[in-house]
Amino acid sequence: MTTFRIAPSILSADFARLGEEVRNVVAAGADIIHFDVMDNHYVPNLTVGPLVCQAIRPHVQVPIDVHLMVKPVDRIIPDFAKAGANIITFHPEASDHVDRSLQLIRDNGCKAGLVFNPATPLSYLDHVMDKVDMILIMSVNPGFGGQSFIPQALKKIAEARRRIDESGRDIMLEVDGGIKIDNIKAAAEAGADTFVAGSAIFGQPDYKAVIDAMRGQLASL
Ligand SMILES: O=C(CO)[C@H](O)[C@H](O)COP(=O)(O)O
Repeated sequence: MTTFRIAPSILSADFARLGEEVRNVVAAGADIIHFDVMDNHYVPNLTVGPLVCQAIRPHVQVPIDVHLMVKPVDRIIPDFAKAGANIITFHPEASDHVDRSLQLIRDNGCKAGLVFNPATPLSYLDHVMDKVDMILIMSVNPGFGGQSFIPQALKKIAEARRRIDESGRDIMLEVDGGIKIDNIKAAAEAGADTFVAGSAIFGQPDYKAVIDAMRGQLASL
């Protein structure tokens, strides 16, 4: 049986009350905190860095999944590991040496992952599958919360699932962008097991109601 994980993205949280927000969303049933890092260079938006990751770390016991939308990648990895990240993912086109960046994440004690934008080919996985603990399929172009799910992502999730099954390894398959109660099942049926949701959860007053409804959609799978 598949273990499904709900990973609220803090991008849509109230940053003035971030500690309380992450505590509340974990109390509501979140399995992972998804931490979006944007640098106004690789993506046209600017968010938060290791200091903020360190600040929320004592508030939650669940894994913190750091999604680096930054270029260059390597010099910030040890800082996030020290700040309490458990999983660090990056975009392969933002790294000059993908294999080295994956190894660096693992050497710093974290699980490592690659992120694929809608137009980024999965062939980046061809020679590094043994160093990947998570594959993140973007179902929007990165940079902003609240965008609509791009349906072509479903085919890519299915292809990533095929590669994971073929590898025989336990690799998390995460989807990020426009995930809502009404499309989470389609993403799961395509093969995703970990679901990032920002505006769908933090945009509603009752986080538990949304997370429960998402789990309800997955219950029959
Ligand atoms: O990485 C991201 C954007 O680059 C966000 O995590 C993502 O878009 C989640 O927000 P929403 O659920 O509102 O689409």
